Amino acid sequence: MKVVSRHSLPLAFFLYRADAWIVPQLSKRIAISSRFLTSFYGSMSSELPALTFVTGNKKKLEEVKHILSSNGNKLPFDVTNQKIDLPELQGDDPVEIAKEKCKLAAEQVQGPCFTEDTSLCFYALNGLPGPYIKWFLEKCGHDGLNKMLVGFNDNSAYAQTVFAFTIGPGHPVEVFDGRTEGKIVPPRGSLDFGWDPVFEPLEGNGKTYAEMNKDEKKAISHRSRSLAKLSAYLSENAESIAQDLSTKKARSS
Ligand SMILES: O=c1nc[nH]c2c1ncn2[C@H]1C[C@H](O)[C@@H](COP(=O)(O)OP(=O)(O)OP(=O)(O)O)O1
Ligand SMILES: [Mg+2]
Repeated sequence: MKVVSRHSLPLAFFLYRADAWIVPQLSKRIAISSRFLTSFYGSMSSELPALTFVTGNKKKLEEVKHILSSNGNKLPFDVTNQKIDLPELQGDDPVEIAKEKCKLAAEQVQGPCFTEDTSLCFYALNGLPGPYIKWFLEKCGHDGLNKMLVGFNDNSAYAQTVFAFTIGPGHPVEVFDGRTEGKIVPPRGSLDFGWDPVFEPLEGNGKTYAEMNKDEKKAISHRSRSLAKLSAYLSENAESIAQDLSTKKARSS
């Protein structure tokens, strides 16, 4: 088979010359465009609207940071945190509690913010402790939570987080819920975070939340499911939110 034609030599020489000219030109172009893009995105990122996550719970904050950063933090906002212990609201509707919590946070922050409220609901008790889990855990501990189910044949439960977001005081509040089904078991694993040792999710291969590493919990947690919905909402509505914020700013100045 004839591989080298009689035109090959001039063609190779042309390609060599063309290469010698094109490559430096191209790399100049690439350098210019990457400088342009860096300054473009640089100026954009410094102008991203700030969004405050208000919580008094440092483990929640840790998980939220981990979830956002491991998703490449594609949020078109600069997320910061304020540690404010908001009053614990009463009621049995987690969505109403989450909304009220977010309104209180917005009053404190005087700007765009989000909060979350987390419940642990036992089916045998028609959803209790639910939003009251903080007090049940504090007063009764892990053993108490197990003892509450003695005499029932059903130890099934679900964990629920409701994130709530508003652009500021007096503005509507959007809510996003996420759930994980599981069961209440005698405590196993690290005692770092709330009721994690007594909650064994159905999708957890027999581990309690407290026996999982950060990524395992993130993959199935009530918090990451709810946060995924909030993130999607913020990304889809980034332009109109930024617009509302600048109108609000212009009005108040
Ligand atoms: O993934 C979790 N795994 C285990 N325990 C958890 C989790 N998430 C919240 N918890 C605990 C904290 C508190 O005892 C209660 C929720 O109450 P909740 O009012 O939402 O939290 P909080 O008062 O600690 O913080 P915040 O200032 O955001 O209201 O469940
Ligand atoms: Mg709370």
